[in-house]
Amino acid sequence: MKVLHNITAGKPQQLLKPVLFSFLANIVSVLPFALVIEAVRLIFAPYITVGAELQIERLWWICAGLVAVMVLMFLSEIPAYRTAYRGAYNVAAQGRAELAEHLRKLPLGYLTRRDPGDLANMMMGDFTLVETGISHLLPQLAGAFVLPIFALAGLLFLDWRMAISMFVALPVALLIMYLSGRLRRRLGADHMKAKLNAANRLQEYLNGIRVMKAYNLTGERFVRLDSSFRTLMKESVKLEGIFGPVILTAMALLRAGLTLMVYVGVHLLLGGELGILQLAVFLIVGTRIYDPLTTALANYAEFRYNEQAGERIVDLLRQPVMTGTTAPLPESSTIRFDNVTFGYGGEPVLKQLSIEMPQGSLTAIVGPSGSGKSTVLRLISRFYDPDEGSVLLGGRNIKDIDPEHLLGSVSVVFQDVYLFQDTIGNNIAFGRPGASQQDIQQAAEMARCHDFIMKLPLGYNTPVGEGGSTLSGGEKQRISIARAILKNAPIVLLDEATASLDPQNEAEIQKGIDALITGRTVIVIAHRLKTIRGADNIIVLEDGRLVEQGRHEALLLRGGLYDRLWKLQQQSVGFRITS
Ligand SMILES: Nc1ncnc2c1ncn2[C@@H]1O[C@H](COP(=O)(O)OP(=O)(O)OP(=O)(O)O)[C@@H](O)[C@H]1O
Repeated sequence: MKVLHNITAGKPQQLLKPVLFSFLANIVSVLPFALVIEAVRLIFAPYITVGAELQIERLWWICAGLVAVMVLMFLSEIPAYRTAYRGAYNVAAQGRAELAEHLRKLPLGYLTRRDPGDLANMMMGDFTLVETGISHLLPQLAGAFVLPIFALAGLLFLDWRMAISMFVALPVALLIMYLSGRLRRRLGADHMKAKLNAANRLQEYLNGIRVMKAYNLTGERFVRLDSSFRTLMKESVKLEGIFGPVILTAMALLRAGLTLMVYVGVHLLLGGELGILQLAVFLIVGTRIYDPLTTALANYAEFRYNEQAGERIVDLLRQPVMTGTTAPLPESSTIRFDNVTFGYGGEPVLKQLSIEMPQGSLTAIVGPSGSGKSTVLRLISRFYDPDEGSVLLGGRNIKDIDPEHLLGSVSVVFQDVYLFQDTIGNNIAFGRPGASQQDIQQAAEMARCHDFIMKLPLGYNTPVGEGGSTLSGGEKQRISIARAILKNAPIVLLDEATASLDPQNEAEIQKGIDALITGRTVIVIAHRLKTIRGADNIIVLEDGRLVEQGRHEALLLRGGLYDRLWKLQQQSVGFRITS
């Protein structure tokens, strides 16, 4: 049962129809044998029974019957084929959507721990293996035994010695098939690992190609990619090299039954214990009976290999998602960290942090690189849950709030803006699905991006490359601000761009940000301290701890870390090329 659960990526009920129809189609395929045997009996009759005549009319009826059976076989294959493919594509389509939904709800930490190509490969490659399992392997496997079972039952009546010699090797072949399935699974695990690793290295190579070109590197990354391809090749050779002979042995053993049956048949015939007609029947059945069984042998092994892909999907679907209530959020959007300790699986990055960001105020978070500023924003967005302590929104622990419901009230403007491969208009509308063109334009005007959008060939309908590759950094920033303005959420989290923008871009972005934050609870990570001189409260972090907080002037007077950072920034007015 577990195997069926895995091969269908957790939906074994989808197998019912394909297997049932394949079974029925295979039952229909037994009929030609019965008719051919009857035809042989009629043809042999005049030679065996003295005075018997060839019954031509009956023979014609059998021919007509064979034609009818062919049509019936064709008709019975249609639903078998249709249900198998529909079932398979349904499982894959639903499964992929379900998995994508599940991934969205998993803690971000789980996703960042996995190799980037891994999940994409699972979505496409693993589901394709599941599809093949449902559309081909299992229905064929189930149908493969129909003809042999019917034949064995019929032939036992005809002559049990012949029937047994025909199938004598079957139990051994089945045992080999079972063991080869286990072997295939074990070898297949290494092969699949190598395949995934190669996919990941390829993804890494493609992602890094720009850097490699820039630094004229051909080296290390390519060596890793090349070595992953070689490992995959070795695993493939190992898999087929060990597995091939096992399957061939099982097939040879099965077919040896035919030789044994002919030997026994001739003996019995010479001894007068078997009629020529019976021998002919056994020979007819014997030449056809092993084909479905040898197909089943190969299919079963492949089935066990593909099952692992389903198992990986099922395992991922079992990963606990972040849950919480979708009850209305508290009126107040004051955010409070209460003794929060958090690490990304290793050393704590935030240490017993207690801070408050009151509703309607602008709180700036500053501190040296790596002090935990972005982590604070990630915990407010509930990308992660704290290890200790709690993050409260309007007095309610956000651990109890459904993450998507919570994010409905939060607009986030990241430093590295991601734009989807879609039109500019749709990229802005992402902030509020279903927004009207007028709303989109209004948000774009407030974010100061309307003018540059109108200069593009198709205006708001201009397509953007994946990740926003066709726009400048400043333009992408402004689009993401427009997106946040359109969302109109009461809480705004802002990770200020570190990259130096030209003065005009900077002024435009500042105006956009002003439009975004007015009247909201704003938490901003400030890399350039001059931009947060007017903040209601400045939280200074160092090594994940709160070291000081207050307004700009007060912090300067204290002469602590903030003052040092401020002085440092005053000295470094920008990069300079000195020679
Ligand atoms: N996904 C992650 N997995 C593991 N460690 C992480 C992860 N993200 C951040 N860290 C680590 O956590 C620490 C705090 O990171 P964080 O991004 O919060 O710092 P920051 O103050 O925002 O830094 P910066 O100013 O350079 O952006 C750093 O040491 C960083 O290496």
